[in-house]
Amino acid sequence: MRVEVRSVTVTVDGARLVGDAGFVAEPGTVTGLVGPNGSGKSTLLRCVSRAVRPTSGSVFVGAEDVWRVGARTVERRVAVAAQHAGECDGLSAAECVEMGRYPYRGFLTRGVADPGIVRSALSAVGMLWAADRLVGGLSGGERQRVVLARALAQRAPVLLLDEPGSHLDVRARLELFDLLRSAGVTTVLAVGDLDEAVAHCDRVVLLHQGAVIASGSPGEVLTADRVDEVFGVRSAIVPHPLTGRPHLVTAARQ
Ligand SMILES: Nc1ncnc2c1ncn2[C@@H]1O[C@H](COP(=O)(O)OP(=O)(O)OP(=O)(O)O)[C@@H](O)[C@H]1O
Repeated sequence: MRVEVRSVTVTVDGARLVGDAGFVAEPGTVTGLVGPNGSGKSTLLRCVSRAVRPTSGSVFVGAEDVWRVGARTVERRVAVAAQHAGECDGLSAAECVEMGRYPYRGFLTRGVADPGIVRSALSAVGMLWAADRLVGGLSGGERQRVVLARALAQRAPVLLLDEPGSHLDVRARLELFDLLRSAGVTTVLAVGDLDEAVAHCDRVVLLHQGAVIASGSPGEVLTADRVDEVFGVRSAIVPHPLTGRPHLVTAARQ
């Protein structure tokens, strides 16, 4: 399913968080939102999931503007793994993942439904062993995997992830991107690590102070000049010595 953000501006209490931002995520692709801290990545993701209403502009998920269809319709189309998902802390990992099925069931239905889907999502992130453990008692990376499993369990055509690898160990980060690829859904994620964006994203949207500076393939967008302008570091895209695939390396300005 296609996602299109058209000229979105978000203003809160007179402060412009995002200004006239737009991008397109084509069906089945992985799109990375990159930019310095506070550049508007999370805010844009929240606009796509209908958690934030743009002050102007519009967001399309599929053929419809998310504000012209009901919240339930958007929940069935868009799964979200947010950065801070404290609402799961008092639940077991299985119950947390089960929340991903709510758009199909209704919030008041009790008991663990869809146990096959819940188990398969936990298994996909290597957390089946923790199905009965309290999420609040898990490590940061384990919790992040459970929150990802909850989004996967939603089986939505669009997946939004806010820094999904920030607490994961090196192998889990690589497995995460394999998982996203194999999911075959439209994925839009905020990525803090420019190298991960280059290595794993089909398209990159570069944000700076709430504005989209450039979008396109990682190599087109993350030129040394732009990375220097936006992040204030030197950079180069080089072939990985082991795989030959492009990677972005950085160094402090001299
Ligand atoms: N509810 C709010 N009220 C006022 N300002 C906000 C609000 N939410 C976010 N901001 C501000 O909007 C800007 C964009 O925030 P956002 O969280 O979208 O950035 P980000 O690119 O995701 O940052 P990070 O990389 O640090 O996660 C920041 O300057 C932030 O302080």
